[in-house]
Amino acid sequence: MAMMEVSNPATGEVIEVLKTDSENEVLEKIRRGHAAQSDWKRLDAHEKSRLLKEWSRLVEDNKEALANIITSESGKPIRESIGEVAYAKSYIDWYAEEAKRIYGRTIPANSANKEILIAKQPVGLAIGIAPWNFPAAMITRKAAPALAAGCTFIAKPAEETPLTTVKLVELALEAGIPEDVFQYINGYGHEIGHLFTGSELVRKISFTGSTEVGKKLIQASANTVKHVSMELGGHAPLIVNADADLDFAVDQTLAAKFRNAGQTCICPNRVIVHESIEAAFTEKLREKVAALKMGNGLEADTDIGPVINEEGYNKIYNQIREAESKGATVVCGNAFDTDPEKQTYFIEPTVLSNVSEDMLIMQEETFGPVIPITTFNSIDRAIEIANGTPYGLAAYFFTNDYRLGKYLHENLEFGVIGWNDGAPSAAHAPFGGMKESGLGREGGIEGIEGYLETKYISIGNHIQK
Ligand SMILES: NC(=O)c1ccc[n+]([C@@H]2O[C@H](COP(=O)([O-])OP(=O)(O)OC[C@H]3O[C@@H](n4cnc5c(N)ncnc54)[C@H](O)[C@@H]3O)[C@@H](O)[C@H]2O)c1
Ligand SMILES: O=CCCC(=O)O
Repeated sequence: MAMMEVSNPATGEVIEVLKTDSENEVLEKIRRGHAAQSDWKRLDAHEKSRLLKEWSRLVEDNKEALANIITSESGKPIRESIGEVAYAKSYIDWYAEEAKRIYGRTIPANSANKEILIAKQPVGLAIGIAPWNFPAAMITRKAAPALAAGCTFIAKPAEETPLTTVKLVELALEAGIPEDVFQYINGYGHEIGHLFTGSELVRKISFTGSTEVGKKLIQASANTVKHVSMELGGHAPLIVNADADLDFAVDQTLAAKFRNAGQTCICPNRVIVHESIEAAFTEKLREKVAALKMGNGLEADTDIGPVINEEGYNKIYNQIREAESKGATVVCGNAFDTDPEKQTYFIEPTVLSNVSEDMLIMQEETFGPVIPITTFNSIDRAIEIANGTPYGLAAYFFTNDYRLGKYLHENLEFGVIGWNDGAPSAAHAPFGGMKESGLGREGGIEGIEGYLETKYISIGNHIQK
């Protein structure tokens, strides 16, 4: 029997040891999820809605417990974990309502004795594979629309953060959602992923994680032509124009960048500032970044927790060192506190200026608490730098000039745009990426579409009078 240790990345302490599902157990869960599909699909929409609302109520009642689990297994500061529980719950609330709004339509036929009906039906058993950085919200953002659409659902949490999923599924079952309708599988993605993609019983894979793994899942899903939704990596630009409200732009940059120690797919990774305001912007940012407190997320005054693991740490460390070697200036931060024995990895929030596009930090996703600043002198140049990446998830810009803002949002190749807004995410909006950042959208009315098939019924031989 294979076991999985879950530890706190801030202290190295083992929190729990979980059994992983064997190959046979994974296949049995898939079989059970598939078998439960026809009853769940038939359950009326108002009852599905009621069950989701009950799940939401239990999440609210258990928000401190859930937040503690999130912080313990991911290292996220507790304030942010409380925020994540509210964010995760907002997806359940939104889709509890959307369950009642899955509408069909009729189309006028080209013949008097015909009628065409359009119906929506659940795609079938869906598997949601989640990353470690938002262990609650990335599960509810998939499970709630799937269940609302009438799909049975299996959650596959990241190996670093399975405990949040265990608790969320327990609460869903306590709410009355049948156990084969909502299950979880515990295991290492690279070992069991082929069981999901290879099964004809799985009709949809919704994945949030790295672009590298997403590409593999798209390829492997092709054999059984599954529905796929892919929320992949990002490398968000943040443009500050000369006319922007500087204090506001600095505060929003700070809030957007240091969510989860910079380990958020929409964290701004490339700050592109008009050359006329660069010195003032950088100084204001330096003051605020230097005041951030790094530490154990379970302590109430912690702003920045550890990065998740050695691999993440090495990537960020190398990006900083390479940028320095190519001429970047360290404005603040650049201190590292690691204990390889406990496997704890802290990186002080860091600001770099004099950054150029040939540096790794401007090219690959960072996923860490580092802000590289570069400059522009024309808006087309800012757009060129921003779009110069295979990623297309989120982009931010700060300007009070309406025409410039319109020009920017029309020309930035990103699925989520924050215009004078460092916190664009919301359950009622369609989150997702362009280019190599993904396929499909989660949230909003688009988020349930990915779990629905469209069927049309052409009815002939109408009674003619
Ligand atoms: N676009 C978004 O909404 C979004 C949100 C959060 C994170 N992310 C991205 O996620 C990445 C960080 O998360 P991560 O390190 O956990 O990513 P990851 O791709 O390594 O792992 C994500 C999940 O995929 C599973 N997995 C790994 N290999 C698999 C395989 N071969 N088959 C099936 N499942 C497999 C893992 O077990 C985990 O549950 C970053 O690139 C980040 O940008 C994107
Ligand atoms: O990192 C991924 C999710 C972030 C968000 O939903 O705002």
